[in-house]
Amino acid sequence: MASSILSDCSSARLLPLRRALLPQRAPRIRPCPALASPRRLLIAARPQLFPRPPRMDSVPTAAAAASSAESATASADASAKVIDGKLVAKQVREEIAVEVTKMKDAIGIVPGLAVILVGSRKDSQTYVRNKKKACEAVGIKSYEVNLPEDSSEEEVIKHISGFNSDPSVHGILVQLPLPRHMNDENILNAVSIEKDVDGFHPLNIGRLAMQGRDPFFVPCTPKGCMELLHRYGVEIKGKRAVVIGRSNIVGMPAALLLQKANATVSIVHSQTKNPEQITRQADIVIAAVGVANLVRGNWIKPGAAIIDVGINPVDDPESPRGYRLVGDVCYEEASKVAGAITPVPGGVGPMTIAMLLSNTLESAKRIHKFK
Ligand SMILES: Nc1nc(=O)c2c([nH]1)NC[C@@H]1CN(c3ccc(C(=O)N[C@@H](CCC(=O)O)C(=O)O)cc3)C=[N+]21
Repeated sequence: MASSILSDCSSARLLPLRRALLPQRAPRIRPCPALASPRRLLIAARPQLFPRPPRMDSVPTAAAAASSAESATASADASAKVIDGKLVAKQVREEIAVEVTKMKDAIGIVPGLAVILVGSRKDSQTYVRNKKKACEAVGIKSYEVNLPEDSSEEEVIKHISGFNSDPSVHGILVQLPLPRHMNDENILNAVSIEKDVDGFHPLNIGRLAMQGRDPFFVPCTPKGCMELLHRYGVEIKGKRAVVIGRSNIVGMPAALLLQKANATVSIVHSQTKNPEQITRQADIVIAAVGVANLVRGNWIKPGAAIIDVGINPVDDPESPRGYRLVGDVCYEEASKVAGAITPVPGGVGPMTIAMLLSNTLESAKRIHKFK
């Protein structure tokens, strides 16, 4: 079911988090136009994961993005480059398919991903189905376990242990959110860190946070954000980055990755004073709070690169599903100021699944010492 969050950025009906993030006395707000204007698409960079080839000319460099956005402030119809996650994800999947075939031909091993779903949330079922389809399309074998909502933690852990010791499984994913009666930590701790393709095990997160250590896996969504920045030639070193949101699965690891890539990072959260002022200093913004259209055009530094992780359903009687998806960033406003921006849908979402496939392949290669 779609939530009733309004998509109009100027909405007076603020959610608690949004209220907390907004200044006490809100400035005069212009409405964020509800309908997205046609987006200028861009041919994305060539595949870079295996290994990274040189940049293509069609991809904006940070400087080009910045200068195009500076002129955007002068001319009304100029707009940010669209960072096309759907296109990049397709390229990544194609690269993975090639690697999977190579591995199978060379050593007879097919990467395997096990997905555990507890309960029957419609959205989770859709995500799991999409993951399965994505696996099939690149030649990764998928294993699925569906457990009833009222299963015990022990039952879930029993299945995790089975996959931990199953040599045909190289990645294990426990679909989140888990039912309320379960403790996420107990369950995620049970996943072998060598198969933790979500990168949610505390040891993987801990290694991500430490200098000179590397996690086995980087969480898929933040990894997808970084991949988009890299493929679009956005320079990170020495830049100011702001991450909005501090969740374990996106905000926090995204901030750690940006810092590892030598950005100076601030995290804006529900208790931050003047979030828009802090965000306006950023050359790179990753928004991951789950509040529709929170980030307005006046939060953004001209020329900044904006990665919008939010996928928020808003009621839309005109859409076939009765709702449509909008990001945490008011696209219509932001795209007039930013140098580059991801759309929703078609931005970070498809990259998350592509990175899951990438992590699964990486795991199989590591376990079988295949280069
Ligand atoms: N253990 C675990 N790992 C996850 O990675 C995980 C999870 N649990 N629980 C749920 C979230 C959510 N998530 C998404 C993946 C793809 C899209 C995606 O492809 N979205 C499309 C939109 C699809 C549509 O139109 O509905 C897009 O943004 O273009 C979105 C969300 C992974 N998650």
